[in-house]
Amino acid sequence: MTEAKKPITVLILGAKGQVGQALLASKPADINVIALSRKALDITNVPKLGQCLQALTPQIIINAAGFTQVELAEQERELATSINGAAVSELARLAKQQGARLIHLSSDYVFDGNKHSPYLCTDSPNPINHYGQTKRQGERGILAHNDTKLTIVRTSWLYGGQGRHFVDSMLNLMRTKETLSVVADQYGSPTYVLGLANFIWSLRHVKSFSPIYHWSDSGVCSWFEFAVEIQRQALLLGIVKQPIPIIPISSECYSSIVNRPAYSALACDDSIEICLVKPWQTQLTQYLLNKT
Ligand SMILES: NC(=O)C1=CN([C@@H]2O[C@H](COP(=O)(O)OP(=O)(O)OC[C@H]3O[C@@H](n4cnc5c(N)ncnc54)[C@H](OP(=O)(O)O)[C@@H]3O)[C@@H](O)[C@H]2O)C=CC1
Ligand SMILES: Cc1cn([C@H]2C[C@H](O)[C@@H](COP(=O)(O)OP(=O)(O)O[C@H]3O[C@@H](C)C(=O)[C@@H](O)[C@H]3O)O2)c(=O)[nH]c1=O
Repeated sequence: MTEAKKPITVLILGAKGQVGQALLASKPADINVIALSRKALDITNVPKLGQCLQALTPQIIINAAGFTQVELAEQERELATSINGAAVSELARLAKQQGARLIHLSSDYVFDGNKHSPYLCTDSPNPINHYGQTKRQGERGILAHNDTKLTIVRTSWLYGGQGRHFVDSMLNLMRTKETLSVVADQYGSPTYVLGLANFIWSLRHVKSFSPIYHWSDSGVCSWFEFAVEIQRQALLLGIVKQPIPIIPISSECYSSIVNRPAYSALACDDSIEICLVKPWQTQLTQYLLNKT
């Protein structure tokens, strides 16, 4: 008689966020998930983090917790550093101590944006804003262990959750404003969070992690082009009733205290051997259809 395979226990940190919720919504059947929100476990509380890991003994930890408000990170610098940087180093140390696998989320904003072709996993990061610096600090905390059980998944321009993200912001503005101005000189790849979640779950089949994976939907656009496509699809689906003019502007004309990379598309060549990637326009349709 063959013994039934025991489900893998996966601990999700930051479970109430966009990525955490998408992971829960797409959980494969062979996984036993323990999902902890910030309220249940603040990852900067290192003693409690250690106790939790010891008590729960997960085989895989997914760190979806993060300080993600890019503008606010410039003001709340210490808090952003402690969540995205210091806590991640401690988490990596504790995961290693317990022999658990760790999948940590990072961002395209670790790059300076001076490239004109998609960033490779091996390209050198050089963040140009505080959020990006804290994300890089977290990456260093993981890479320092040089351990094939610990990995970083960099992604970009995420949307699709319940909280604050570009697609819903645009839809709200399209319903309430007469015109919209959107930056046309920053390029990257939009990523539907459910596609990312699918990729993350696929990593459980990978025997030995690469240090870094890149994951985004395929294709590159500017935020302006993204907004135009959001409006086009939303009108077709009846989500928005009236078109409004969308005006392309330069980054200097957009009121912000943050420098953002001019180009931050990610080369996902290794990842697409693990999971099927789809064009960003198709994924946007999927999201808008799921909303209706
Ligand atoms: N959004 C994007 O465009 C991108 C995101 N990423 C990365 O992906 C990860 C997830 O992002 P996303 O889901 O979009 O972000 P969200 O802001 O939607 O979710 C982050 C979650 O982390 C929680 N959190 C914050 N601080 C702590 C803490 N100290 N302890 C435990 N939990 C905490 C937040 O709780 P609360 O809301 O209560 O503060 C929130 O539930 C982050 O690491 C982010 O840097 C990478 C590239 C793009
Ligand atoms: C709302 C709005 C934004 N913008 C610009 C500002 C910015 O350059 C761009 C996107 O706006 P956001 O506020 O979504 O930008 P931002 O918060 O910088 O988005 C980033 O979040 C972090 C967490 C990441 O890791 C990144 O991958 C990226 O998704 O659009 C306009 O031009 N007009 C507008 O009306």
